[in-house]
Amino acid sequence: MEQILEASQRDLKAVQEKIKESMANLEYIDSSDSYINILTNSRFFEMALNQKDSLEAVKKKPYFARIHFQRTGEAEELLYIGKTSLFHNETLEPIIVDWRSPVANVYYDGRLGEITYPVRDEVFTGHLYSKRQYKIEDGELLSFQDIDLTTNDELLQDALSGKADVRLTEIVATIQKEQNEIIRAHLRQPILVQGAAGSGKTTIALHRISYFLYTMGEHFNPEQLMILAPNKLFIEYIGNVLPELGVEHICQTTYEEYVQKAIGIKLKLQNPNEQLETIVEDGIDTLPAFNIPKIKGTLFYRDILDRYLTMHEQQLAILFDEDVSIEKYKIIRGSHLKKLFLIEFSYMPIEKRLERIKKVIQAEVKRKSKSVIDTLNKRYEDMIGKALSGLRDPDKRREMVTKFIDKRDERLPKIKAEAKTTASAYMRRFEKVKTKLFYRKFLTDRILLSELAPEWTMEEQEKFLQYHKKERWAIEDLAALYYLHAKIKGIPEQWKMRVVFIDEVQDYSLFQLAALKAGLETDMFTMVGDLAQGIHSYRSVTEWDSVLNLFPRANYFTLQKSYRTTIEIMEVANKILSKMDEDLPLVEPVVRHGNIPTFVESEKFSAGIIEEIYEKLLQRGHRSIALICKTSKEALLYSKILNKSGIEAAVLKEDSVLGKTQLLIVPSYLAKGLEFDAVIIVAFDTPYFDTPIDRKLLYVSLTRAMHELYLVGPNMESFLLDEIKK
Ligand SMILES: Nc1ncnc2c1ncn2[C@@H]1O[C@H](COP(=O)(O)OP(=O)(O)OP(=O)(O)O)[C@@H](O)[C@H]1O
Repeated sequence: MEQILEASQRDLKAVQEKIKESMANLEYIDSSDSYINILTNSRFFEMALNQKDSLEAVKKKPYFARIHFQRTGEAEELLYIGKTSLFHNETLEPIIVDWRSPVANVYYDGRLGEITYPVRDEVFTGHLYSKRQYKIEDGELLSFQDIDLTTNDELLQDALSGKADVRLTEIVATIQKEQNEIIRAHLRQPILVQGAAGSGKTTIALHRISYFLYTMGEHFNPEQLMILAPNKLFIEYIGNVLPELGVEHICQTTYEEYVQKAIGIKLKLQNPNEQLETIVEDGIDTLPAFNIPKIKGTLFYRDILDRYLTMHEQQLAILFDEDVSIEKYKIIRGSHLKKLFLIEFSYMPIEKRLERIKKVIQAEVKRKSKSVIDTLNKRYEDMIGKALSGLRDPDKRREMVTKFIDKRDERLPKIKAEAKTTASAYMRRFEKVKTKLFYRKFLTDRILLSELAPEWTMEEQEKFLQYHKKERWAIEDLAALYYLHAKIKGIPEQWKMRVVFIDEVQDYSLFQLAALKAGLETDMFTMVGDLAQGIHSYRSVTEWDSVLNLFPRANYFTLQKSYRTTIEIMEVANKILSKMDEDLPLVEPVVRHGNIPTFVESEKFSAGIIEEIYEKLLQRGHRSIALICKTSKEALLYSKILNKSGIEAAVLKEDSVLGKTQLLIVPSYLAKGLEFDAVIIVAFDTPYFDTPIDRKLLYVSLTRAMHELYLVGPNMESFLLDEIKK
């Protein structure tokens, strides 16, 4: 590695010199050779630099495993597996193979003995003699061991018992068989993963991105790959894994941000968490039967908007009743254009069709106006000829000839001028719509609504109109806006992602997913989520069948093992899981024991009790510690009380920067996706009730803990528990 790094250092210098030279030449002679030189050399420079960077990055831990392997019909090989590949600079033999390469699959997938592995569409067979794992730190080999299955090995145990970096890390050395299957699942097919809390969904999604970009190679532009995260905090949380996995330049954003950028509309959105908090405070049972946020996420709502689009389309189609003519000469029949608009071009967004039709008219006008002019020219020539030969009286003859010439000279340039503007003049009747206004009209127009949604009772229609009287926007409107925009104007190329990864997909509504699929014109989605954590289910999906219907090509996977949480903590979380309506199987923790969760009885919130627990946890070496409460109001209140008592505590917000060692106070809904060494859950002012939302919020809170859990409240019922098994 050092040899190669040295060589690449030399290469870099040489290339830099070459670029300098070409730049110097550029000033004196205008030579295109110099341009080409600069371009080629900069490309080399970039490549050499990339290689240098990736080697530098792994220098202290070049590989983590080795397989002793023999492909059928070939010699035995010892292959070292690492985060990046390395080839001998002279023989070009592989020294280290990349974990994403096809043969590395053998390490993750196969037990010892006869094995098969796929390379593109071919299946190779071979014999795996041994798998060896290495523990290397800071360039020093600490230990190694031979293993069979990668499950429950020492390396995994080590990785899991380690202290949480506040952010997510890569797991290339310990990827499990069932996780590997998802990472490497067919790249040209969508996938949906239902995975238990802590089963590695987020981690796997990120590794799949890395695998995808590696396998697709240089033909795929990473900017066309988008990962949708639940909030900004989450993007920061996953921030350091992607570069570690060699992934750069992909689009990392939230659904809200993406939609607004893609359709070029900035909205002041109601915070979805505020919406959630209101529901939590009011209790789920108070939700009305005609629940507008939920309705706006259904495919039925999409169908209503489709009717609206058809209506708009028909109104435009009528305007094609007039033919395109120049003077009295017909250039194209309106009925032909109407057919193009409604049938032939129907695969395009409405306004794109109009642009195309304008081009069709322009081309036809260009072609036909020439023949109109030629015909007229000829006709005038004839008339002039006839006048010259037919009229005896020279005065009359002159008069007639002049008249024809004048007429011709006046009429033909006019036609030419008219031809230039015929298409635009004809198309002027088609006014462009503004997506937001178009949608707003639907939300507020009584007659329109009754025509488009006759399935709703008068009362429901009235509720709908009242709801929108004041202009306000919420996340559930984004699917509608995006969908309408896509169907009317199309999504601009820059935002037309070709591959989408969605984390926490249980928080999406069907229409949100359908709109994205329609706007991007692709079903290349990797979706991971957990119904048990569906805290937004008042407006999102509650089962996967409908998602699978929307993505009929999708492969469905489940992950049942949790890698985050100790057996003792998972036992408590499973109690809550078993109370849920979703009928999800209990989570199996990988074998890792820890302290039994502790219940501390206290009538009201006391800084003293929290401080005592916090100190204890710090002493036991935990670094990331969170105090989770149900709502943000409590979070604020408790942070004030704690700070007054001299405990450094901060409320986690969507724009918080993770990483400082202090007690983080986290409202339950924001804890989703995150993990901490230790968690203290409190329930005083708002205990958890036995309602669907509360069960999920509590389950999310419980499953954030990696090693230790404390429950502090007046009684166990506040946590929906009877007792903790000792
Ligand atoms: N194969 C593995 N080897 C080592 N650590 C792993 C492995 N799989 C998962 N983990 C660890 O388990 C923890 C949970 O992973 P992750 O956050 O990706 O799970 P998740 O399914 O997205 O959880 P949640 O649903 O709660 O958001 C992380 O710390 C991750 O590093």
